[in-house]
Amino acid sequence: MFRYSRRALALVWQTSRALTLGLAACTLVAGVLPAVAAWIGQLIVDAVVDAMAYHQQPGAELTLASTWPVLRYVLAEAGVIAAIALAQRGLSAQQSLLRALLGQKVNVMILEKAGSLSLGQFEDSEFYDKLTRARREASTRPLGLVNKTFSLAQNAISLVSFGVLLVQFSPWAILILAIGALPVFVSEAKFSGDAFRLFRWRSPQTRMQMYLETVLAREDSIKEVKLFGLEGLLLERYRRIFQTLYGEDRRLTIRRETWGFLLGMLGTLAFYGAYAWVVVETIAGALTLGEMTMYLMVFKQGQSALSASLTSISGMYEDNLYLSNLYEYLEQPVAKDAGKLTQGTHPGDGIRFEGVSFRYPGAETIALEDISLHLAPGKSLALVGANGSGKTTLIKLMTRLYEPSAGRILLDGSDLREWDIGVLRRRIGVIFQDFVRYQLKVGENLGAGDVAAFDDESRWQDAARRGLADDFISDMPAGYHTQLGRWFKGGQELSGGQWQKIALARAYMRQSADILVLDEPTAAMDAAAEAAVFADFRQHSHDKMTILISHRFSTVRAADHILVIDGGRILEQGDHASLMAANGRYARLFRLQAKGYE
Ligand SMILES: Nc1ncnc2c1ncn2[C@@H]1O[C@H](COP(=O)(O)OP(=O)(O)OP(=O)(O)O)[C@@H](O)[C@H]1O
Repeated sequence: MFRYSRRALALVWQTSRALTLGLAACTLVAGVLPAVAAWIGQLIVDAVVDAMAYHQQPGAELTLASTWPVLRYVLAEAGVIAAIALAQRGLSAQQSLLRALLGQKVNVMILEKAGSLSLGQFEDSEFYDKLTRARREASTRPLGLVNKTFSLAQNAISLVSFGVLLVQFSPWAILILAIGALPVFVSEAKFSGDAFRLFRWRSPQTRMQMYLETVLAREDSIKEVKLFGLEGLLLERYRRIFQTLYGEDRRLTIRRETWGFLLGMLGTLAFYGAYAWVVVETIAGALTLGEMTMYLMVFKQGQSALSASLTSISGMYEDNLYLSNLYEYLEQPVAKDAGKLTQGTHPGDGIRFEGVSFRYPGAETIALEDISLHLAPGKSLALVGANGSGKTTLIKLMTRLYEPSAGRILLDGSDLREWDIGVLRRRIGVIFQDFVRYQLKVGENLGAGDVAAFDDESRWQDAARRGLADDFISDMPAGYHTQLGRWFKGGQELSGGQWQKIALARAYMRQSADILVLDEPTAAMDAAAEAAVFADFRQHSHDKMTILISHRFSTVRAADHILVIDGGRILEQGDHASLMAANGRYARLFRLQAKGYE
């Protein structure tokens, strides 16, 4: 139950010491004062009884002086009640401030961690799930746990202080009450633990449910869902998952509440036994009327403190669940980047793959096998191969998004692993097939290619010109400052080809890069645009290394070196003329495509 309370508390402490101390102080005050109020209640009743006896004497007059011994207690009780109200307001004010601060702190922690993770970790479904869950509830859960812990503490303080009052009556009464209340506490804790395990265990199903929600209600999928009429089918699957989960929930809830009721009755029984005892003792004259009033108040408030504690406990498991997930995510080990090189041992040597093989984490088949190649500055390389042959994987290795399982990749004579990752990445400009469509301004979509020039308008324009995007950008309502995408007000959606021009221009933003990688950069462009892109590309990349992936042989044929990949291995290589002369796979595919145009 309390596994994560300490950590949640530490988190709150780091977020704001003043607010945490304030919260603790208010909790203490709000915990102790109810007992003080009950005690003053006793003094009032006893003082009233005394005053009544006095006023029944002949000649006694009702004056302020004669009632003051009672009124001062009434005043004191009013003061205590006001202090309780103040403490409770203080609690809720500080909680709402802390909620905002803590939500922000946890979100920043989550996002900072996300920046230090590897691509492989993001592709691990369980891990990714942890990340999304951590993010979704970051603003409420940690404080929820702290609040419940504090509320439990407050009620515990109340119960202890009621105990202090009750001990004058009889220590046995306390023992009876404690023994009566214990079973329901234990059962509540046990079922909370069960619920915790149940929720953790079924997280894949919950994830599928969430995914279905996304598919059914997101603009980017709804188009296809509607046209294929998938709503019914997906909704049915969504319902089925719910039914299974609901069955388990129902069983647990019924067991939990039944036991809670039965064991709670035990507590109530003990409680009313002690209650009856107090009443009998008063009748027998062993207790004053004031004492009886106090004990009855203590019993009433003790009962509500007890049920509030049980509510806190039963709510705590969900918060614990959240925090266990959050900490597992935050404690995910991150590979330390040891590379320091800013220059290779053979500057100007270019890129070399030496016997590189790679298998995706958890995959059965190998994605690349024994790849060796050399690309010198000023040269262009084209990768050709069927879908899934490993072309994009090769790029991912070269950009160090993954590391080879065997063999090594060298840049200017030094292993990529020895390079400073920042320096290495600055040398590479890349657009992937699945480039990002940022829901930002057009200009910022270009600026993303070079952080140093993120806001530089003249650089945006240069890059747009080279990416053939300047024409349609200048036609947009606010030019380079037009918002893109549909998420924000006034956002403009682009066509597939226009987005691709934006992505290409983004790659051109990276002026310092001497390695340019284009993974199917023109697949969505019209033929004229594609021809223009490559004419420009050839003209401007004479001193750079360029790698091009394309299924169009008309663009591939101009490359200095062509690599035909099949099933992760190099099948053929050479320039266009030599591959045609060899009359192998390349020549066959080239002719096939050419024939389509005849
Ligand atoms: N993140 C990944 N995790 C596991 N396996 C992957 C991952 N990405 C790709 N693969 C597998 O690796 C192989 C090579 O994929 P890759 O994306 O490199 O192909 P490609 O040649 O670029 O294909 P395409 O022409 O369709 O873009 C495929 O069999 C694919 O299933």
